[in-house]
Amino acid sequence: MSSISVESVTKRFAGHTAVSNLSLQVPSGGIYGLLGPNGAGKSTTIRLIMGILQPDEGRIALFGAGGSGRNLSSRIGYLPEERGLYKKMKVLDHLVFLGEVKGISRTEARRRAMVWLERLEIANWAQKKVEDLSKGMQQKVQFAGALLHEPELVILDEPFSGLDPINAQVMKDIVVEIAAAGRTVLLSTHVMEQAERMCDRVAIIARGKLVANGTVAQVKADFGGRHVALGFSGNRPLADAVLADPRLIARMDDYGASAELKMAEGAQPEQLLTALVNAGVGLRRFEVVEPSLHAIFVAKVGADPDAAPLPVATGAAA
Ligand SMILES: Nc1ncnc2c1ncn2[C@@H]1O[C@H](COP(=O)(O)OP(=O)(O)OP(=O)(O)O)[C@@H](O)[C@H]1O
Repeated sequence: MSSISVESVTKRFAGHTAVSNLSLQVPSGGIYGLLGPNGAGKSTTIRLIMGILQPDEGRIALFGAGGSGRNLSSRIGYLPEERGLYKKMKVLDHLVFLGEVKGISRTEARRRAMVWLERLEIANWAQKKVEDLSKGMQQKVQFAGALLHEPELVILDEPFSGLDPINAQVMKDIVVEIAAAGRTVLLSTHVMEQAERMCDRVAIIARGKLVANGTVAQVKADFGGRHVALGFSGNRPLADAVLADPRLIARMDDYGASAELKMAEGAQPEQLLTALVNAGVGLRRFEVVEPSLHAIFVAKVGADPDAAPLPVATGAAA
């Protein structure tokens, strides 16, 4: 059974089509990644699923039946993209309030809230006003609020944005635990490396349309081709002529000190290795790899505007 079924959904805003004939099936259990560049329509899709917006065309069903996120909210935990807590409320009171809204008794909501605050390492802030917390801490509070009622479906819109690596790791561990317990997580992100490591299935959308969909392994297999990861240890400029040869290379993501490339049709990785060695290029890595989701994303939707800055190509040791 699908936890979420999106069938041929279109949503327009004043003539702009934010979501265009989109179909997705999010199965029960596991982590489903909704990936796409800025403005792709991820948040709009999530708002449609949550019933905050209504589709102009198409149909959305949750838990195998009709009904939007609005009237099924006790079964869903939702972290919206626009973070919003009542700034003047104390952290613990706020969580208790969110728990009570979802039908948990005050005592139980308080107990669970304290467990979450401990887990998220912000228990010392329980009696502080929300406005006294940093943005990242507020995000953790809101995340806890979305999970307090132990929902079977958790929908997280860019859950890791703005978090430092340590806090992102804490949140990631929790998301993985939720899925390991058999519950369903739908998360949106444009951080491909994270999606690749966490998600069982992904849908890549661009300009409101689906461009790739399936298990991470399927999406990689569909992309096809043979891929090689290179790391340069010296004489990088000597590689340029080899890497510009269309008989060898179909496309390349060049990071300067390293590169990921797709071999041209019919070309063998061994030919590339020979050509590089003959050109006198120093290599610290030469590996036939699966294409990364990042490479697939970039190939399908164009450059990822939020990707980490590329290392500067110096031609020197990596
Ligand atoms: N309420 C609205 N009114 C008008 N246009 C909107 C509205 N909501 C979204 N859009 C437009 O729809 C498109 C998709 O926006 P959406 O927020 O869904 O993208 P996104 O993939 O979540 O992007 P990001 O990663 O930048 O948050 C954008 O062009 C956006 O400007």
